[in-house]
Amino acid sequence: MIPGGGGGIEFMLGRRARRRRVSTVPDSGLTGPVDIPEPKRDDEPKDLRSRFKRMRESVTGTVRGLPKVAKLTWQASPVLTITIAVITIVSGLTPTITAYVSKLLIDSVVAAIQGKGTTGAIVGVAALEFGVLTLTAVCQALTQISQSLLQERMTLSIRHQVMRHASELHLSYFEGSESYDMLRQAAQEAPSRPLSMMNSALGLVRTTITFSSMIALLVSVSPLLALVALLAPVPAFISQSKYGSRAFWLTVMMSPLKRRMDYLSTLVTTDTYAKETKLFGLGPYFVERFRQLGAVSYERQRKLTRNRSISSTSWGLLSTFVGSAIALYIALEAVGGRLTLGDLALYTAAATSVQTSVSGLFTAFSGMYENNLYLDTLYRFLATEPEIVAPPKPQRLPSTVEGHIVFDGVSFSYPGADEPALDNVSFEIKPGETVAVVGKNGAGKSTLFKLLCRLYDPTGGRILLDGVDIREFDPDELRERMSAMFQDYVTYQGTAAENIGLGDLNHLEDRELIEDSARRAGASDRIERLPSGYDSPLGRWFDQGVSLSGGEWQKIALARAFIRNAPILLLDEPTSALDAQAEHDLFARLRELAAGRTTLYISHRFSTVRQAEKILLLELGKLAESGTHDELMAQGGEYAKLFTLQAAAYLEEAK
Ligand SMILES: Nc1ncnc2c1ncn2[C@@H]1O[C@H](COP(=O)(O)OP(=O)(O)OP(=O)(O)O)[C@@H](O)[C@H]1O
Repeated sequence: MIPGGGGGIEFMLGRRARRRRVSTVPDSGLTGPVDIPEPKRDDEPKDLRSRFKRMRESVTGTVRGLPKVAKLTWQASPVLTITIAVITIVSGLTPTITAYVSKLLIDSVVAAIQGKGTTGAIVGVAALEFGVLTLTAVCQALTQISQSLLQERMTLSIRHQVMRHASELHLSYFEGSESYDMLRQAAQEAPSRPLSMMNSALGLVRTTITFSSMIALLVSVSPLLALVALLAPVPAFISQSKYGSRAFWLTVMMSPLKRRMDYLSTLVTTDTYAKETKLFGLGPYFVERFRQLGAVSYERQRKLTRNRSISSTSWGLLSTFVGSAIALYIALEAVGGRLTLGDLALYTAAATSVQTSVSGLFTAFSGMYENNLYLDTLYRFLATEPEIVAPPKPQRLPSTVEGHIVFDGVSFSYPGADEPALDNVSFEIKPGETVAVVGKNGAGKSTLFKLLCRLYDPTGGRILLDGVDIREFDPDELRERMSAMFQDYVTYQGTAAENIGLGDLNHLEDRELIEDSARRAGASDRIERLPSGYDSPLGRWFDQGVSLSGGEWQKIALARAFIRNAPILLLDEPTSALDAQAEHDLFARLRELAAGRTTLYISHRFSTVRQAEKILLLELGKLAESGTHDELMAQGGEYAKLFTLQAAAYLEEAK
C-alpha cells in the first residue's frame, strides 16, 4: 500500500521519472522494442508494522480526500447528492428490519402451530414484511436512477472544469509530455472517479448503520462469534488495497504508451495523414505497431486482473468458511433448545450480514483509496497555475494602441533547449511601420512573434509596447490588440464563414465583415464558387464538407487574421502556399491592408521582402542585420548575398 494524498503522489512521480529513464519504450513508439516497466514498488511494506503504518497513512490521505469529492459531487448536482445521501441512510437500516421481521414471522408461525398464536398475527407480520421489501426495492431503484444521472452530470462537470482550466494554461504546458500525460488522465480517468468514491463513502455509511444494528443482535447471542465475524474479512481487505494501488500505478505507467497508441491510430484513421500513409505503404506497419503496443498493455492488465481476483477469491473463501462455521454453531444451539427457530433465523441473518458489512466496509474503503489516487491527478492538474498571467495591477491598454514596439536585449530559450532561440535581440519598430523578418530555418523568426504575443515570456530583456513592458498588461487584453496568422494555422471543421469569423468573436456572425475580410485575403472568389457559398462546410469531420487546396486554406487563414481590426498584425509566411499571382496581389495590397497598423511578416521570398519599410535579418537567434532593402544591399552582407542568390536563380530560369 502507498500513502494517499499529495506527498505520496509526488513521491511516486519522482519514481516514475526515474523509471521513465530506464524504460524501453521508445519516445515515439514508431520503432524499437515495446515494453513498459512493471508497476512494482521497491518500497512495498514487507512486515506487518510497516504495512499498518502505510494503512494509517492511506486512511488519513483518503479521508482527507472526502471533502473535495463531496464538493465535486455537490457542484455537479446538489439535488441528486442529497437524494443519494438520504437513500443511503434508509437502505442502511432495511437489512436489520428485514431480519427482524423474518424472525417475527417465523415465531408467529411456530406459535400458531403450537396453538398459541392466530392467523391474523401471521398476516399482519407478512404485510409488514411486504412493506419492508417494497421499501428496499424502491430504494434500490432510486439509487440506480440517481447514480446514473449523477454520473452523467459529474462527467460533464469535470470535463467542463478540465477544458476551462486547459484553456487558461500557458502554451509550454502542452509542449511537455509529462504534463500532457497528466492532462490525458485528468480528462479520461477522473470523471468517473468522484461518484465512485462518493458511492464508496456512502456505502461506508450504509454498511456502518447495518453493521452497528446487526452487531448489537450478534453480541447478545455470543460476543466471540461477533469477534470472529469481524476479523475474518481483514485479509481480503489488505489484498484488495494492495491491488488497488497497483491498478492506479499501472494506469500512470501506461499513459505514455496509450498516447502512442492513440497517435498511431490517428495516423491511420485521420484524413490529413491518409495520403502519405498510403503512398509510403505505412498503414500495415502502423497497424502492426499498434497491435504490439496493445498486446503489451493488455498483458499487463491481464496479469493484474488475474492476480487481483485470485487473491481476493482466496481470502474471500476464508470468510465463507467462517460464515458456515457460525451457521453450524447456531443450528446446534437451536437443536439444544437454547434458541427459538425465529432466533435461529435472526442470528443467521445477523452473522451473515455482519460479515458482509465488514467486508463491505473494507471494500468500500479500498475503493475510496484507489479512486482518491486517480483524483489526485485531477486535483494536481486543476491546481497547475498558468505561468503567463496578468500582474496584480495590470496597466490598462489605451483604446487606441499606437503599435510602437521595442525589443530591448531580448533572449529566450525553450525549456530544456541547449541553445537560445533568441539571443540579446534589440530593435525598434515605429507605429504603422511594415517590417519583414528574414533568416534561415530555425533562426528564431517565429519565436520572435510568439514572444510578442506573450505566448512565452523572454528569459532575458524586455519587450515594450508603446513604452510599457508587455508583462505589465493583462495578456488577454494585449492579445486583443494583435492579429496573427501562424505558420501552422488551424483549419477549423466548420463553414467558410465560421473559419473567418473565429478571428474576431465579436463579429463571428457579421457576414458583411467576413465577406470583406475574405475579399482582402483574396479568398472571396473561391468561397463564392462553393456549393453554399460562405455557409459551405469545410472539412469532413461533421458534414460532407468541401476539401480546399493548401493555398485556398491559407487564404481563409489570412482572412481570419484580417477580420480582427487590431493595431498590430503578425503574418508568419503568409504566402508560403499561394500561387505567384495570389502572392503578388497580396503584397501589392499589403500597404492598403496594413494601413494604420504596425505589420510584421516573415517571408523567405526576397521579392516580397524588399518592399518592407524595415527588414530584420536573424541568424542563429541573433539580430545580424537591419535596415531598408537599399541599406542592406549597400552593406553587402548576408541579406545582399541571399537576395542576389534568389534573384540570380530567377534570372537563370528566365533565360
Ligand atoms: N516549441 C518549441 N520547443 C522547443 N524548441 C523549439 C520550439 N519551437 C521552436 N524551437 C526551436 O527554436 C529555434 C527557433 O525556431 P523558430 O520556429 O523560431 O525558427 P524560424 O526562424 O521561425 O524557422 P522557420 O524558417 O523554419 O520557420 C529552432 O532551433 C527550433 O528547434
